[in-house]
Amino acid sequence: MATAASPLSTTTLGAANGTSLASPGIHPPVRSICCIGAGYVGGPTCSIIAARCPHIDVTIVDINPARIAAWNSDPDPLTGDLTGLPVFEPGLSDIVKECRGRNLFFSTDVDEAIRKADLVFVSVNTPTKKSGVGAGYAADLHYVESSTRRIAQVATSSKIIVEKSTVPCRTASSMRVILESNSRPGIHFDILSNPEFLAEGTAMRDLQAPDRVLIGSLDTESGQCAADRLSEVYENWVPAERIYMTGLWSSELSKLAANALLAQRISSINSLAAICESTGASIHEVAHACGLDRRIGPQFLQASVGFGGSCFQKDILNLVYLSESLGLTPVANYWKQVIEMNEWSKNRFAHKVVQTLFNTITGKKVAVLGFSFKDNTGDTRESPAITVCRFFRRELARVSIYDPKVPEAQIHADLVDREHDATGVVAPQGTNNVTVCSSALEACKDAEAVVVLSPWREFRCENLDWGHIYENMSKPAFVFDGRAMLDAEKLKKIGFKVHAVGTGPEKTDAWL
Ligand SMILES: NC(=O)C1=CN([C@@H]2O[C@H](COP(=O)(O)OP(=O)(O)OC[C@H]3O[C@@H](n4cnc5c(N)ncnc54)[C@H](O)[C@@H]3O)[C@@H](O)[C@H]2O)C=CC1
Ligand SMILES: O=C(O)[C@H]1O[C@H](OP(=O)(O)OP(=O)(O)OC[C@H]2O[C@@H](n3ccc(=O)[nH]c3=O)[C@H](O)[C@@H]2O)[C@H](O)[C@@H](O)[C@@H]1O
Repeated sequence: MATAASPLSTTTLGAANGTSLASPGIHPPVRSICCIGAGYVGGPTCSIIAARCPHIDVTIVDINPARIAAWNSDPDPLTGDLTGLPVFEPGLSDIVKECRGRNLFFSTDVDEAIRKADLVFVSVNTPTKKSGVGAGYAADLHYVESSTRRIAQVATSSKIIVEKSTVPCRTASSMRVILESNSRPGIHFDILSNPEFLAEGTAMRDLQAPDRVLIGSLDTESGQCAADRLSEVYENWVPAERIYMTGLWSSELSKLAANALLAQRISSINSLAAICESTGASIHEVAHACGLDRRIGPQFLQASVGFGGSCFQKDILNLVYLSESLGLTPVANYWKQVIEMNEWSKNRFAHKVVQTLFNTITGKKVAVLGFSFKDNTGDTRESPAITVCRFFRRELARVSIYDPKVPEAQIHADLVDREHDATGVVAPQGTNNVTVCSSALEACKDAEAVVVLSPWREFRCENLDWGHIYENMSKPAFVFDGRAMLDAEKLKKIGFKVHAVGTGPEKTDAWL
């Protein structure tokens, strides 16, 4: 196991003050867990823990009462499904239904849940800073800090504190200082890093059978005891050989590194997709040919309009900031390029639509299928659809959007124009020329072009009546496949003119 230089993240404070405290360094087996943050990570992760560990009480808390109310919402009276949960994830509703009220609880009583817990996950948001030092790059850690302060203030017994949020390298040492300066005397905390690697849309599968569980701790007796206790929780369903123990800082950095490496593959394949489009090579064939090499492997080589999601960009920016702070400018520039390529890919795709529609989409109806950042999620954070639809709006197109899971209000919120008044206040200016539809057929009716932006299965040629769509569109009818997922030959036979990311002129130029 890697060792950190000093016991920065173990804290035992003063003499006991009369409260019942465990001996410093000795943590009892975990019987009660508190998870601070009932979001995309906290909710699914701790629901699985509750399901796989019926002997452990799990309470997920949040300062957002609406979110907690949604986690506690009643089942649909007709289907019995928990359709009101704030996170859509295939399989999540069944797990919550099984455990809620048994050993899984959702609450706004943060203090009580912290007090009861042997182990506290900190699973709050860590967005990119919007202002101040490091704005646009560094992680905004104020949610992590306020959670840590809360733990320090209310804890009456020793605890294991687990960083579940994705954080910059060495955040655990800041948490230690906060805990040390604010908690009651005699209380002992160990801080662990246990980053989450789930992907949205497959979260339940990823959590039930993870490639690995990473636990970072200090190489001290109490740090290792804490890591063993957390490992025991996972060992209820994860094979021990998949649990990898490291030092704290390696664990924190590995999370940023894993996301950076995954995003780098997508930017790499998208850069090659652009070459394919100009040469006649096919990105499907190139990706397959490269992926057959076991050293490269086939995953994460799906060309696309660009990657989205709440984490890839944020975590790479974080890595860029860390590199700059360490004076490693060439390293910072290297990783920055992954994001720049992604921005370029999204813009290249949007430009291609306008160019192909005879250099103007002013007043034209453009149908957008898919608004979430990927399939099987209703999450739109950093979705490429936001960039592309905003581009279409600036070109004065009429944009009609259908997504199976994203609520209408969310689409408007993501596309709303904002104007700064004289005092700098940002005011929403509406989303005229954006229509949100309840089916793909409705969105495509009378459109000049259909633009596929997230890879929902229901858009595939075998699942959607593309013949019907064609009949009801203006002619020539164009399809722009931003996910390289449709059967272009089939669509061309119907009569569509097709542009797919990464497909070259030999395959599509018949109609140009
Ligand atoms: N979304 C994803 O797929 C993944 C996210 N992560 C990381 O996990 C962390 C959480 O991400 P998400 O769950 O997506 O965020 P989220 O925004 O969905 O949820 C965070 C929740 O924390 C709550 N919160 C903030 N401060 C709080 C406080 N002081 N007390 C109680 N609740 C508080 C917020 O109200 C919010 O509901 C981030 O660091 C993210 O980078 C890691 C892996 C996957
Ligand atoms: O830290 C996180 O938040 C998570 O980020 C990603 O998960 P996620 O963003 O949920 O989804 P991905 O499947 O990674 O997809 C991200 C984006 O890349 C796109 N993508 C993915 C794969 C691919 O080959 N091509 C491609 O364009 C997706 O459509 C999506 O827009 C990582 O895959 C998770 O391991 C990580 O835990």
